[in-house]
Amino acid sequence: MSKERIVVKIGSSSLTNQKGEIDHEKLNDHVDAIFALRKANHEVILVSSGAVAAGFKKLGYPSRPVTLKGKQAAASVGQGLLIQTYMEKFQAYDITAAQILLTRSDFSNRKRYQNAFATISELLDRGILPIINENDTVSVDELTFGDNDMLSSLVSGFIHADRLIILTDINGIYDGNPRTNPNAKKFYFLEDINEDLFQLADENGSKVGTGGMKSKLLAAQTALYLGVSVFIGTGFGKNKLLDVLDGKGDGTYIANRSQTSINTKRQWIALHSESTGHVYIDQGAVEAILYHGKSLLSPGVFKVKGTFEKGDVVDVMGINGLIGKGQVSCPSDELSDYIEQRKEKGPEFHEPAIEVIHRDNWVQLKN
Ligand SMILES: Nc1ncnc2c1ncn2[C@@H]1O[C@H](COP(=O)(O)OP(=O)(O)O)[C@@H](O)[C@H]1O
Ligand SMILES: N[C@@H](CCC(=O)OP(=O)(O)O)C(=O)O
Repeated sequence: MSKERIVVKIGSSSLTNQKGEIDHEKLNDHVDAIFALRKANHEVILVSSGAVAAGFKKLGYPSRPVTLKGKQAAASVGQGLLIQTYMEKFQAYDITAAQILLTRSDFSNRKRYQNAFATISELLDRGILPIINENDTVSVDELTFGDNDMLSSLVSGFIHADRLIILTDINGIYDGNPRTNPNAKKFYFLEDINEDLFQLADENGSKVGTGGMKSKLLAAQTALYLGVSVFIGTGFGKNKLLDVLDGKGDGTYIANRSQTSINTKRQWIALHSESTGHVYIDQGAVEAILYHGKSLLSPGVFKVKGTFEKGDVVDVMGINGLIGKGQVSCPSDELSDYIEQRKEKGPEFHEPAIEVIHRDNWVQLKN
């Protein structure tokens, strides 16, 4: 078996009980299985939920809190308990773990994104096991990853993982929620996540988790786009993760064979950057960048909206709407000036073309 880089995501329901405590038996089982993966020479990055679910009891809540401040307070207690437990258990296997708490703004800011990448790479190079969670105590509703399923898929693309394993309390994706529909049928293999599947999954999950199967499908869709194959399911015992690699996992395998990985810069442009303006281009330019892999040059641009500097990211609009995003090579005033002069001078305009977006800094978005 060749060495793989694997992101393992564990949901709250697979780590805690409904009373708001860590379930040590479940957690030990995951630690044993991760140890077995590492022993087989694979690299593992753990994305672990469970901070809110492990902490709420200590704050006197009878069930998972629903208010933002309640969740954030519970997470600040629970994250400490969780990481302490992981550290102790991994230490018994001589594995050093590292805690990494991320917010969405760590991804949208290019410098912080690069720093996070460098840190995780350094940890992996030194044989440390990164344990990642969202930094719940400082994340606010509008500025979160949504849930840890999405965080785990973004992390798996970001570090160019071979595979994302999402461990949950159900053994795969069914054509209905098996908790409410006993006749629901399981999918063992999927080649893609299409819109029909979303109709079959509901957002209701366990009492301690968030997002249900819908959020896992969204996460899987993103991971596939980033060139990472996905497994969603469950299992028991120290071989459960090795079994997933062996094709014997208890869950659903999702692998789009045609998908190739996307470099980190393009991932950042496509999924994390915030656009600061719009550039409107004509049909000739649309065809040049979409079908001939060309850079976008100023003669194809007929309108600019917003103010941007060199290095900012803009939305690129074709005649039928948004076609992609790119990091610009020139500021908005230079481009606007070019367009203005071209209009004024007409056939007398002979200025050389300006590069607006280099082909390496361009990503086409799905329409
Ligand atoms: N189509 C479906 N197939 C499988 N499970 C589903 C489906 N639709 C909804 N679910 C629910 O999703 C739950 C898992 O989601 P969740 O509780 O958020 O997990 P986690 O805490 O592991 O992130 C399952 O227990 C199941 O009740
Ligand atoms: N960051 C939150 C996780 C929220 C979440 O997505 O939970 P889950 O659906 O169980 O993966 C926590 O640690 O409680």
